[in-house]
Amino acid sequence: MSLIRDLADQIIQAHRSNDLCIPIPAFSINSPPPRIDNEAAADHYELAGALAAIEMGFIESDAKVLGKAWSRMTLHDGGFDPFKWPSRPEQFDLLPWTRNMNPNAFKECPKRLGLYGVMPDADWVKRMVDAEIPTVQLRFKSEDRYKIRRQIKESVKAVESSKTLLFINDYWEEAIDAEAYGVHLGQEDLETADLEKIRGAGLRLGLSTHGYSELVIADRFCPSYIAMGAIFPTNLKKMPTAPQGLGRLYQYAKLMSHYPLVAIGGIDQDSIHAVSKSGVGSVAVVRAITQAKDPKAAVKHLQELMQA
Ligand SMILES: Cc1ncc(COP(=O)(O)OP(=O)(O)O)c(N)n1
Ligand SMILES: Cc1nc(C(=O)O)sc1CCOP(=O)(O)O
Ligand SMILES: [Mg+2]
Repeated sequence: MSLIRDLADQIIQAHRSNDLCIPIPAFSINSPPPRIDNEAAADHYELAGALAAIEMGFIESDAKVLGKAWSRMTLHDGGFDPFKWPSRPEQFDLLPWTRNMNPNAFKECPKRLGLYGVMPDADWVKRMVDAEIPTVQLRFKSEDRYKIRRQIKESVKAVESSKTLLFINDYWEEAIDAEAYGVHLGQEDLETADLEKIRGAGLRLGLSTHGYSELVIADRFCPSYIAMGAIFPTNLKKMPTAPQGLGRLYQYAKLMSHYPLVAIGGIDQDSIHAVSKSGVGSVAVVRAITQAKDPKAAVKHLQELMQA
């Protein structure tokens, strides 16, 4: 057996039972089998870490990031220990400075945003303010700019003179015009949004991530918070990657603990306590509130479970 195969097997064996493994995604023309690049790798540990990650069900881009982190951890520790797992920012090339020292950092938001309701329209935002939820997002999807502006204005008005913090999903220009507290963007929005404008206007920025490689990308933008999903299956939208599960969430939360963190995706009253225990300061939900018999009571109950 080759050395790399042996090291990879040791990593897989050591972490088999801690919920980091998920089934390997099915390969197709659009999603071809992963390539682990022998030539670019620094050493056996990088190759073994990447190979183990692929077999634990990580997508190719995450496996590459993990391989590098395994190599750096092993070099730094002066030896290979399969029972460890990379979880230090420098192993992942995260920014070496704190937000205070970073001129490009987005405006700070509370480390613990608490229960975070992601709501489909302004009427739901109003209901959340009435329920005294700490953080709410307007996730209104439309092509109609007039409707979008109206929904955002109504939402901003709804949180006025309340303690609820309002983030606007997607429509950053309208959010700036309406002087919202912050915007939430997905990774694909980073290619088109004018981040300078959002930062210059003093709005907070939340960014979505779905694994190690997206966490590393998000860190480059020094956003106000980082959202990590989908933790569990959700039918609210088509997800490009499999649910991450609690094991991975716990590792992501450890690695990114210097950021305000939000967990999202399929979280309900049965799982919210375990999700909070990961160290994230906020848990975002849609259906756990919108499909509850009594949404206001659900907000209260979910907050109690987070703190229990
Ligand atoms: C708190 C939070 N996390 C993640 C998302 C997803 O945002 P995005 O990737 O932009 O996808 P859409 O919500 O636009 O479908 C979110 N909205 N909120
Ligand atoms: C809007 C959204 N974004 C996700 C992500 O992982 O980026 S998961 C998600 C839906 C969350 O809805 P529910 O709480 O009903 O599962
Ligand atoms: Mg979006």
